[in-house]
Amino acid sequence: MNLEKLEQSIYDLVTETSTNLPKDVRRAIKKAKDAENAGTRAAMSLDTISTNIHMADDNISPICQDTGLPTFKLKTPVGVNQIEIKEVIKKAIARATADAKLRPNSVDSLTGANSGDNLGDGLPVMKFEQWENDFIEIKLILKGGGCENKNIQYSLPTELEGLGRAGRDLDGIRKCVLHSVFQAQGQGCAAGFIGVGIGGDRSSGYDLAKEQLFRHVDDTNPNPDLAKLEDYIIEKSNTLGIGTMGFGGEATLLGCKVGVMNRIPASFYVSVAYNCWAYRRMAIDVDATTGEISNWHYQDGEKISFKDEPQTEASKAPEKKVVELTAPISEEQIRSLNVGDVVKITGRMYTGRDAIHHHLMSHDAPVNLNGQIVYHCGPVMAKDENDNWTVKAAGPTTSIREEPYQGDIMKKFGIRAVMGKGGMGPKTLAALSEHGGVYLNAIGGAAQYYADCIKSVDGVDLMEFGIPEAMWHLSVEGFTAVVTMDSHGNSLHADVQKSSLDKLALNAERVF
Ligand SMILES: O=C(O)C[C@H](O)C(=O)O
Ligand code: SF4
Repeated sequence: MNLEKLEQSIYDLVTETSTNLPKDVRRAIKKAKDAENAGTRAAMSLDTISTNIHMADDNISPICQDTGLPTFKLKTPVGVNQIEIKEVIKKAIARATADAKLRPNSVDSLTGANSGDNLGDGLPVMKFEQWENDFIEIKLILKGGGCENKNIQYSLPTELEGLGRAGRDLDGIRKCVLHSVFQAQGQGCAAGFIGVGIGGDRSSGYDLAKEQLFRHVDDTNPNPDLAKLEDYIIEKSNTLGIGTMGFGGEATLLGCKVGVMNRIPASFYVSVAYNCWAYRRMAIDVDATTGEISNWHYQDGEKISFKDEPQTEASKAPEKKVVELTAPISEEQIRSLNVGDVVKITGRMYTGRDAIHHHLMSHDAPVNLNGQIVYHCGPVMAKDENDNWTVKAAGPTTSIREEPYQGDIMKKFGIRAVMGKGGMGPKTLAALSEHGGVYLNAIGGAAQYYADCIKSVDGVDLMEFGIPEAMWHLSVEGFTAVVTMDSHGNSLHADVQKSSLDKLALNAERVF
């Protein structure tokens, strides 16, 4: 086989997957956008998301900065050398990372060291099967960490919040799957897609769930019971009112695919793989002799470009006031903000995520953070021809991971605003009241949209934590976010959690 050509084919697959959302996913997002009521936060978020999808395609840059844990599934003709293909995949991944099509995402679990090229023990994930065809099929999914963290596995029978007992039957499965959507709230960048695996053991159950994510959004399950379950889950999930980014709204779930396999008598697992709206999976067929791509999958139907999409009324006339914000921010200014206000930030912000929050608990900050804005973000960065850093993708990361630290760090350093996505919990909410702070929610996955608001990179600290985890000093213009937790004890996230639990509980009666 021509291995150079094969490397190029895999490089193209990686780039396409990271930058160009598949047609079926685009159509699902468009449908959600059309169904949303104009003037709501959800409609505004879907505007941003669709603009972002178009920008990523146009810039050939990552749709979301978290390009996930690259997972390849290959089927090769008998006799093809799989060891050679593995090496080629690694080369293509390293090159795509150097070209900023992927974020360097491979981290040593014990030392925290980032390998810088997306390689390392166990990465990328490559699963091979043989088949009787004479060509190679290569499927790739780039599933980000925020949605991966919202995967859940149920062991039946079990007791579920809001829904009661889930037994070992189709109705018990129904309850688990519905609950999985509820427990994700907006943290996996709703509106999402789920793959469900019924049966197997803890690992094969999750594999089956993830395999479902390669199905077409608009296919129909050949098993009539599962087809009914899939339709039911989409319909009921969209009555929970969680909505895009957990802001409330009509669209909570855009796709549900269920697979089943046998189990052993003592175990009954329902495994759910949650995928964000930035549902990046693609596949190619490759000629086993030339190494060239002979076919791209997921090409059926219309491609919604989202170019020149009419913006809904929301972005023209947001339902709440728009406040201009520039750091350093005073306590008085912060206390004047309320949940629902839209802020437009201009000036300095600092990125800080997992490693930095952990670090700041026991160290001084490398810069004066008094009155500043900390952005939970791990960007994709590249150096330009003059050796200056430029931002290639920079959406928010899930904030709840910083819950154990956030309040203490805000108080210790005088930080007035933290921005991320998915909201934070009671400990942070209490600290916001006590100290005078706000939580700002940016649109998860909108990495191109936000990168465009970043006008310069003025410095970087703690680079030893690697590119995604370093503290970047950013200068921004018109960076928009919504106040979802304020200094008066209000949290949109707590409200949505509570109201969606009430709605979930309406589905406790047997259906199947
Ligand atoms: O790691 C990131 O940048 C984001 C992550 O995918 C998340 O959703 O929290
Ligand atoms: S930030 Fe959101 S869109 Fe991006 S990978 Fe994480 S969950 Fe997905």
